[in-house]
Amino acid sequence: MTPEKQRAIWAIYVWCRRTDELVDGPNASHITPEALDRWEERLEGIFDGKPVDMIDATLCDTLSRFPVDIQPFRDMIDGMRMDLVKPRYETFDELYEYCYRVAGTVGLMSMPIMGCDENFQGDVKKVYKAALALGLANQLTNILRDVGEDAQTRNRIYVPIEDLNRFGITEQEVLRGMFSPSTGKVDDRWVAFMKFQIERARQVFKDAEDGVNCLHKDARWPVWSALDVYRNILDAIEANGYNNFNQRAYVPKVEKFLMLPQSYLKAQKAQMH
Ligand SMILES: CC(C)=CCC/C(C)=C/CC/C(C)=C/CC/C(C)=C/COP(=O)(O)OP(=O)(O)O
Repeated sequence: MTPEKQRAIWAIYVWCRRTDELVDGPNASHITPEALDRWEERLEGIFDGKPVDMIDATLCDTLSRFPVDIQPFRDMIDGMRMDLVKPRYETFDELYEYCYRVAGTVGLMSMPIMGCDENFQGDVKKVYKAALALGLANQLTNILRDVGEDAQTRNRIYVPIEDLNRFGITEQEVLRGMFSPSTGKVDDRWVAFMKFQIERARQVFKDAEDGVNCLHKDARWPVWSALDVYRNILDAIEANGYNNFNQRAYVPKVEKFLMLPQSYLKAQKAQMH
C-alpha cells in the first residue's frame, strides 16, 4: 500500500491494540467499566480533533485523510465491555455478536483506507460484508487456537455451550482438558466437536475471499497474505491432533514467507463483480 495508507492502517492497529490491552494486558485485572467509559470519551475526543497523546494524534491524522466512521470503534469498546461481564456464550448468535464487536469491526475500520478497485461496479456493501467476515473468521480461529489458555488462565469458554452439549461435552471437561486416559490423546468427542468448529470457520473465510479482489489493487496482496496465514492456523490445529488444551497451534515464520508468492498470485486475478 502507499505510505499514507500504511500509516493509516498502523494508526488503526495501534488504537485497537491499546483497546485490547485494557482488558487483556498486564493491568487487565483492575480494569473497570468506568475505565472503558473514559476510553470511549477519549475516542470521541479523537474524532473531535482533540487527541490526548501522540498516538491519538496519528488517528486524528488518519481521520483527516480517509472517511472513517466512529461506529465500529464504539462497537469494539462495547465488545470489551461484553468480555468483562460474560464468561460464557450460549449460542453461535451470541458468539457472533462478540466476534463482530472485537474483530469484525477491524474489517469495517480498514475498508475506507484500503478502498475498492477503481473498476469495481457492484454494491460496496458486499465488500464491507467480506471485510467483516475476515475479522470474524480470524476471531473464530483465534478462539479455537486458545481454548485451553482461555479456560485455564481466565475461566473463559468462548465456543458456544449449545454446540458443546450437542457433542455431549460439559463445561467442566473443557476446563479440565479432554484427554482419553487409555491413549493420552484428545477425546474423540472433542475431535468431532473441533472438526465441526473448524469447518464453520473455514466457511467464514470463504465468505471473506469473495471480497478481496474487489479491493483496490494495492490492498489485495496484504489482505490475501493475512487471510492465508491466519487460516493456516486451522490446519495447524488439525496437525496437533486437535489438542488445543496444552498445545498452541501456529504457522512457523518460514512457512509464512513461503506462502507469500501464492497470496500474490491470488491478488493478481481480476475477480470483480
Ligand atoms: C476481506 C476484505 C474485503 C477486506 C479486509 C478487511 C480486513 C483488513 C480485515 C481484518 C480484520 C482483522 C485483522 C481482525 C482482527 C482479528 C483478530 C482475531 C486479531 C487477533 O489479534 P491477536 O489476539 O493479537 O492475535 P495473535 O494472538 O494471533 O497475535
